Amino acid sequence: MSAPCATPLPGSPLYDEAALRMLEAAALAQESDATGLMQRAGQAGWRTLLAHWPQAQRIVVVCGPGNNGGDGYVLARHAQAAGRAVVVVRLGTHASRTAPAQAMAAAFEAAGGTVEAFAGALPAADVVVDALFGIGLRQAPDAAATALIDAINSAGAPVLALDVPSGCAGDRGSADGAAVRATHTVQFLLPQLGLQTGDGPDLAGSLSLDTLGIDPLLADVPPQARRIAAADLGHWLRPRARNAHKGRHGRVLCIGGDHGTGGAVLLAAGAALRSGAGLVEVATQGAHVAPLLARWPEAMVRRTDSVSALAGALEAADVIALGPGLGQGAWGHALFDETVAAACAAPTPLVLDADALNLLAAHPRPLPPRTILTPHPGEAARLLGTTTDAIQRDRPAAVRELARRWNAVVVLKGAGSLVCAPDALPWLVAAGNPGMAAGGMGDVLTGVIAALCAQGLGVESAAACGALLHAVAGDVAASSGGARGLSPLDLIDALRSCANPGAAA
Ligand SMILES: NC(=O)C1=CN([C@@H]2O[C@H](COP(=O)(O)OP(=O)(O)OC[C@H]3O[C@@H](n4cnc5c(N)ncnc54)[C@H](OP(=O)(O)O)[C@@H]3O)[C@@H](O)[C@H]2O)[C@@H](O)CC1
Ligand SMILES: Nc1ncnc2c1ncn2[C@@H]1O[C@H](COP(=O)(O)OP(=O)(O)O)[C@@H](O)[C@H]1O
Ligand SMILES: [K+]
Repeated sequence: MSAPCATPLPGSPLYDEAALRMLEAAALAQESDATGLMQRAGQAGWRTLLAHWPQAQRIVVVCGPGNNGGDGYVLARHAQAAGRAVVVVRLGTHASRTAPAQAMAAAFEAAGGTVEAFAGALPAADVVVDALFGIGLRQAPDAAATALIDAINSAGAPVLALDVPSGCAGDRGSADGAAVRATHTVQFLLPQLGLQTGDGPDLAGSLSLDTLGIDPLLADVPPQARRIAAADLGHWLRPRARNAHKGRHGRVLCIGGDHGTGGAVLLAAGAALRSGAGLVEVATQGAHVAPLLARWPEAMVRRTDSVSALAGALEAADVIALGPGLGQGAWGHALFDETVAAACAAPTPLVLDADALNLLAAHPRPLPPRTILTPHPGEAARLLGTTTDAIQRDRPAAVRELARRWNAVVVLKGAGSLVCAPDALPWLVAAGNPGMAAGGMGDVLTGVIAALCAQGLGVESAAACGALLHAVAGDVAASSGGARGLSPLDLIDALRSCANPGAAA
């Protein structure tokens, strides 16, 4: 694989609440009118509503007590001026609290607008606008706000959320209590990381962004992550040299497949082959040698009933993938000890997945300098000594902490996978689909990442590009036939076309 382009970095930046507040303060300092930004936010919301639901006649705008509610009053005023039947429903327990929001509420009422305190049910609507809470939500919504969120979610109409779906933490991708499930969310000022990982995508629906005209101020705002999508694959996956030979594309050693889980290492090996590894060797239980060779005759398969049979293979490998189907029995444990020690001594890039991660959590030790960990949230919880819920509550913080704690590149899998090297900016993988929530998909990812390491990518690039390539292949595979019933083998079939971006089909 040729070296990736030096500049610019692939993808686009995503931000957290601190960045938004910083930009908001800088933008407000430039405004002569304290309601200027809010006016533009409400207008942007109205334009978005018109673009998605041009025929909507009955519009219910649910306004909260802060500036997010202020945006809602502006939208309501524009909708009413356009001749739509508009009702603002506000939290009965809270009137508008900020001066700009009070001004916008007064302007709506002065224009003849109807404002009702929530009394248990929303009026019938063609579209409900969620302007209850934005980035100012501090803890789980209280009982009154929860009842209103429940009413929005059961209104039976599409929901347009302003800035964030109320209740969802825009930089974490989770909700501590009730949260709106929007059809579409129009973000203001900056795109937020949390709407693209964990529960964020389910709560936000489709996404758009309006920067409210503050683009010149963006350069000074530090991002929280970089978002990579299918179009970014070409940054790493360059065409091969015409003079290429297999020795240049590396030798992957896949270790795993205890009795009963031989398919896992078979999938990892197939994925490595279809992602362009020069040579793939598999070390597995003797019972799995024949089926593996029947499926992938191009692989070299080593009968490894005991750890001594690994001799030679560890030294010959350019990258080692350890874990698919490994188990945590005596066999798996012995292979784990031997392989990690060999990778430390060489040092050889090491990809650890599945039971290799569980063994690592149970028997912690220093890792080789070029190690990639690929935990799903459950494995991540074991590696940090916490719960799966705690990982999912703040995936961006979890992936940074995993990378720091284990001094390794980490792929935190799941919707909106995050990839992070120690003390580096995380990558957000904007691809993948729920069809990939099926056994064996992680084994495929292990093989993909190992193959990219073998072809010369550094560990951070191999992990980021590998997680992206895997997710894009999942999307391509799901595009014919749908997500439900997707098999890891479908994904392996799709890898080759995705691993050659720009090549003629
Ligand atoms: N600043 C600007 O110029 C611009 C800002 N913009 C918009 O403002 C949004 C941010 O506005 P914000 O900071 O006012 O916070 P917001 O999300 O409306 O919520 C705070 C309110 O909710 C209340 N509350 C909090 N937690 C609660 C709970 N658990 N249960 C119940 N209530 C709770 C809280 O109450 P308090 O804490 O005061 O008691 C407070 O009243 C941002 O997302 C964007 O849409 C755009 O117009 C662009 C210009
Ligand atoms: N809802 C989803 N959206 C996007 N990707 C998903 C989703 N669910 C699972 N995946 C991806 O599928 C793979 C599943 O890996 P893992 O849980 O380790 O499966 P297994 O251990 O069965 O191989 C990961 O790469 C993960 O990111
Ligand atoms: K909102």
